[in-house]
Amino acid sequence: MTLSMTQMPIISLASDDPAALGQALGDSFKQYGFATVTNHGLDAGLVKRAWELTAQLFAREEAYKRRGYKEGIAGARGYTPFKTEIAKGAAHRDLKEFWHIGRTLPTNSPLRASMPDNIWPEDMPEFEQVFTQLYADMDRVGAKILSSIALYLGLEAHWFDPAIEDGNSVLRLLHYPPIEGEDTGGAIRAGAHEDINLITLLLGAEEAGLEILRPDGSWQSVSPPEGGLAVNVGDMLQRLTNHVLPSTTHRVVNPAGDRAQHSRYSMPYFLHLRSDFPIATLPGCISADNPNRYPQPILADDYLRERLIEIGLLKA
Ligand SMILES: O=C(O)CCC(=O)C(=O)O
Ligand SMILES: [Fe+2]
Repeated sequence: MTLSMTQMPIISLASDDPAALGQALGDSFKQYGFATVTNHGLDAGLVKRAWELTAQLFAREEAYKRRGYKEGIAGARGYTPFKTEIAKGAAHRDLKEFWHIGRTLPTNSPLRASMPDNIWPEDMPEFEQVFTQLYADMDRVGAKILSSIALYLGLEAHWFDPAIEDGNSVLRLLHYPPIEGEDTGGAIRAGAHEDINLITLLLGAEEAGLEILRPDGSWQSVSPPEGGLAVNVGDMLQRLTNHVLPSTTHRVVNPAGDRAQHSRYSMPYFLHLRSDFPIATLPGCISADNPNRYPQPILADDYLRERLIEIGLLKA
């Protein structure tokens, strides 16, 4: 197979033909579990400010960052220290630290029981406003992608709207520190894993390191164009579609040469279903060749909790 045949297509979200966009995204998801996307409409100035604040946050001392690490909801909101998360079944903890931002819900929302309040870093006044805006914008771009995917799956364009309304989505600011001269003992920046959520929108993947596992066992690097998004299918969408759309295993490998002296930053937006949404296999994704793998539906929140325990972010 030539290189061009294995290259992932770059898909413009600015298309005014929803069906064609759905076809292009769906084909890429079906083949790779991933799509690389441009013209997503996120404001370049806002994204630039978000990168600056992310670098400032992680440059602060450990004690400062740990004040955003709260027992009980560790892993859900605020800070998670270096070498805390571990991919399911992996031998080493990941060489990364991160900060999670969730949805700000109205005070009287019943969903607050399953969605903790945000934790904002001390004395970074712009942080809340910038990331609340980016969260809302990512939500909008994600909804557009899901609407195209709905068409691809033969569903009504707005099928996902109620399923993701006030969804338990998380914006993760990720920092992978420089590794030059470190004995990493076999650990990598992010061990091979699948995402738990519906779809992930990832900014920052143009810095090398992200790789996806191909069916033949080889690893293929993913690098969207500058400022673009890598978008991938998570386990919830894989389950909903009875594996018609696969949640592809991916990892972030350690850089070689000069890049080992540099931090890598990325920002995945893990778009989740509403906590009380029952994940039941879509009838259109069940056939004689592909019988229902999940006859028993599961609530999105129950599924999430099971999976967070597995990766060390929640206590059983
Ligand atoms: O940093 C990246 O490029 C990917 C991060 C990732 O896969 C994750 O946090 O789930
Ligand atoms: Fe991931």
